[in-house]
Amino acid sequence: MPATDRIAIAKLTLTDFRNYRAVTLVTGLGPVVLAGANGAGKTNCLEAVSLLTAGRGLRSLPFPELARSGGSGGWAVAAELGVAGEDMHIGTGIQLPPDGMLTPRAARTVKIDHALAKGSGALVRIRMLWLTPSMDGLFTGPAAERRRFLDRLVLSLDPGYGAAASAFERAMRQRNKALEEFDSPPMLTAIEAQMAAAAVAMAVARARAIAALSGEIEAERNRDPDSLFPWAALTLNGTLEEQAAALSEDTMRDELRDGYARALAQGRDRDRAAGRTLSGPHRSDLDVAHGPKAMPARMCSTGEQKALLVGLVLAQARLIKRAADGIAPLILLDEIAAHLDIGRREALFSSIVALNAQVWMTGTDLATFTPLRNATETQLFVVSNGTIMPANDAERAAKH
Ligand SMILES: Nc1ncnc2c1ncn2[C@@H]1O[C@H](COP(=O)(O)OP(=O)(O)OP(=O)(O)O)[C@@H](O)[C@H]1O
Repeated sequence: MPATDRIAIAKLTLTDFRNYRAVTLVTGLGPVVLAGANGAGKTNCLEAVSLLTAGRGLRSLPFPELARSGGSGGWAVAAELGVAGEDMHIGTGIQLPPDGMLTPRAARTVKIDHALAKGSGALVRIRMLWLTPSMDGLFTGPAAERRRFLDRLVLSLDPGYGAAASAFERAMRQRNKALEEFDSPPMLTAIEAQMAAAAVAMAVARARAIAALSGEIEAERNRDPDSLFPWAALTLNGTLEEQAAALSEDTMRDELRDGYARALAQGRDRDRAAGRTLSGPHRSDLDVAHGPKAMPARMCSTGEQKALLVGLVLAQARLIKRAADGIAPLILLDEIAAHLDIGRREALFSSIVALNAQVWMTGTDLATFTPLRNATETQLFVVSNGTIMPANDAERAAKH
């Protein structure tokens, strides 16, 4: 019987997926640990899990690249899941067509309960969050990466955000083109009005999401003042977002919209010279500060930055859980424990246990996860060169 309070995988089967020829993994409802040497296939397994939700998966690579080299050219990931108390079967993959040619943009097929779905969009209800080492430079890297993080965060809390962000992108592209190719003030005014409407919707959604996340972090800090995770202070660094955060009434949105439209009109010559639009939500940044002294996150140590990231993702998971009537999302944490000291690791593990979610974690050293092993429901697996074995079996085999 699947738990009613979370999304969890009960059984996962990989066929010709990356370095796996054919592997089946039977899991419980609680945390899953995959331990093994570098290159064993731990991230590949998380990547397979990430394909059970909408989108391109955690590495965002072209789907044909996921096929095992030396295999059939196709791949498949299948899973039995419990989604809020209901059983569900998901199958996804690509097959090599009879002519043997797959374009890099080949789409994957998705089947839900053995019926073909229209696309991976049908998997949005499998809510999933992930944190991978590629996000380690989030605080020190370019603002564009933090904006992507912010956009994913807002989208996970506000499904309508995607439409506003796409509308803004589209209108901005039109404006940039119009500025370059022809000088038609009435046309620019119309495009800028569209941009302004979308930009204000984005700024309001961003401001709300950040306020909710900050509130969640603060609530957690009040619950456990000694915890090493919740010490993040978030600020949106963008004119529109700052104004949106200060809005006391929805009617003031009109003012905000008119103000941005005016700024766009006034900035036409400047933007024409620059060849792009220089003000708007596509230029905003997310500032993160750490601890009681509000140290900018980019100045924090590697481990502190990692802990901050984990703290943000877990706070996001708690918010999503609350918004989804108490159903915890599935969480993937790749190489999570490596940079964390014992205190932070324990804080992470107790947050995970409290969240009551199925969290998949990877690491090179099984012993790192010993504290979790004693917690109920955690299942440990040893990954080795394209095989996955329950840790108990692997330990028994190693003794003989
Ligand atoms: N399409 C493919 N076919 C076969 N093997 C592949 C394919 N793609 C990747 N691999 C191999 O899979 C192996 C495992 O990669 P993965 O990223 O999962 O390792 P990992 O266990 O997470 O290691 P690390 O601890 O170093 O992060 C690598 O050796 C890689 O070369």
